[in-house]
Amino acid sequence: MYQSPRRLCSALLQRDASGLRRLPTPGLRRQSPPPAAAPRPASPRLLAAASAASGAARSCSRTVSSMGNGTTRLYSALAKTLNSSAASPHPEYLVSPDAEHLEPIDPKELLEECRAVLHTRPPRFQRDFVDLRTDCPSSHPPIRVMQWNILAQALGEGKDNFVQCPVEALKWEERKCLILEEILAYQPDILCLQEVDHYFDTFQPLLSRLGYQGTFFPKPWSPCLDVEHNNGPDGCALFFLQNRFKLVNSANIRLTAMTLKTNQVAIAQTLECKESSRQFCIAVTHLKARPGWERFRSAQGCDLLQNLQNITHGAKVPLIVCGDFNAEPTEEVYKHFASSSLNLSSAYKLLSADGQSEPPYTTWKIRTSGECRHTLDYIWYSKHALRVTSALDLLTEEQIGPNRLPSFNYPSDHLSLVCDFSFSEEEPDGRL
Ligand SMILES: NC(=O)C1=CN([C@@H]2O[C@H](COP(=O)(O)OP(=O)(O)OC[C@H]3O[C@@H](n4cnc5c(N)ncnc54)[C@H](OP(=O)(O)O)[C@@H]3O)[C@@H](O)[C@H]2O)C=CC1
Ligand SMILES: [Mg+2]
Repeated sequence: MYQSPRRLCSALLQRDASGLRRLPTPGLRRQSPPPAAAPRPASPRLLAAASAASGAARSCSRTVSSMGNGTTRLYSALAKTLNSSAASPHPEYLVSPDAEHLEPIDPKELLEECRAVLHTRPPRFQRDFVDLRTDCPSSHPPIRVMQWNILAQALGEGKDNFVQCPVEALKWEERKCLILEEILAYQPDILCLQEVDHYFDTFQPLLSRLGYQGTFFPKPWSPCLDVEHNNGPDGCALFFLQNRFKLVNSANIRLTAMTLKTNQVAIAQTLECKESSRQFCIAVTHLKARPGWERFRSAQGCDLLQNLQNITHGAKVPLIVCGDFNAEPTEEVYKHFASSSLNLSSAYKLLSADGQSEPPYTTWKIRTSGECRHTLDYIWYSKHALRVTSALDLLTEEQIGPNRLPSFNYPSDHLSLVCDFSFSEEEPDGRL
């Protein structure tokens, strides 16, 4: 089974001009493209095997793709089957039966395959972890959480109108390798994704072979289904490393707004750390997009908070909430989260000089309507029970470049957010 690699040791800590210590990310930068005469790399064995291994699910997706309007009904039915409004201990339908029968993958081997596929692309961007520790290190390894709207393939190619992004940069066979490379570079213990429309044929088979247990909750009326040659609906996905956590409880939540069911979803799971036996709740969501829907998002946020109140027994269980909230920090839904009795704080504020400001952007793209630079993605955490020990810095404007995102270097219009968490206090019995 794949073991989570050791984090960089404190000897590697560096201080930059801002006074924050930066940890260079592990040596996973893509090599410069080989000269034209270089032999072609070996064919991507693991990547190909992943697609083949998910045969049943994939053929389901294919059937769905060719079904036109019927697709929405089929997936809506599926979503309803998986939907529950409160926590329910039914993990049996969260794990694909395939997962247990697949051989583990060496992450280095998969990374090499991704690099081989990507050898004609420019090198990936360098991002460093900022050390945010204020006290002695915990005796347990931190919990690394990645939040990322990976951009649904059908939306990127069919609806998003990224007018400065060449269509070749969006080719799935390469873009999926850029996404995998990003995940393999930061090696999260928990991965919270939005706009996943290649769960069954790509992420579930590959990530399960890397040791993750995954859950997918599609949007009931995914806009992907309106795109020709779509790969099924997009939705939220949550993965955690099975060698670090045990699933205690899982809830797929279809969000409501003023009691009406909406098209937005969340997944909330209670996990138990195998090292410390400490439990915590992790949730992922993707709220309604676009201007004019601020009150709707606010209502969805209230519904999510209410569900999380129940799941955490009124904040007794520490909580981490990851999401594309589609809301700037000035919006009501942000304020609800910041002032909730769940006692949440937004982790990326810690990267600002005063610790009080969100980053200037988490998404940056150019549509027909013009440039869209916004802060919409957040990692919220229980500030009484958890502390953030490091966070991955964001890409600079220079790295993002004049054509913004997505690009040949970066696969999504949203940046990934990555944080390391530790429990802040010892439990009465001495456990951390
Ligand atoms: N068949 C039926 O009966 C019904 C179908 N539908 C379908 O659902 C869709 C709406 O779904 P809903 O979940 O509310 O969608 P949202 O408004 O939340 O947006 C869907 C996606 O569009 C992206 N997006 C945001 N802004 C723009 C923009 N300006 N241009 C293009 N894309 C953008 C969002 O990405 P990001 O989060 O990254 O910003 C998001 O992933 C409709 O398009 C319709 O196809 C809906 C109801 C009924
Ligand atoms: Mg989007």
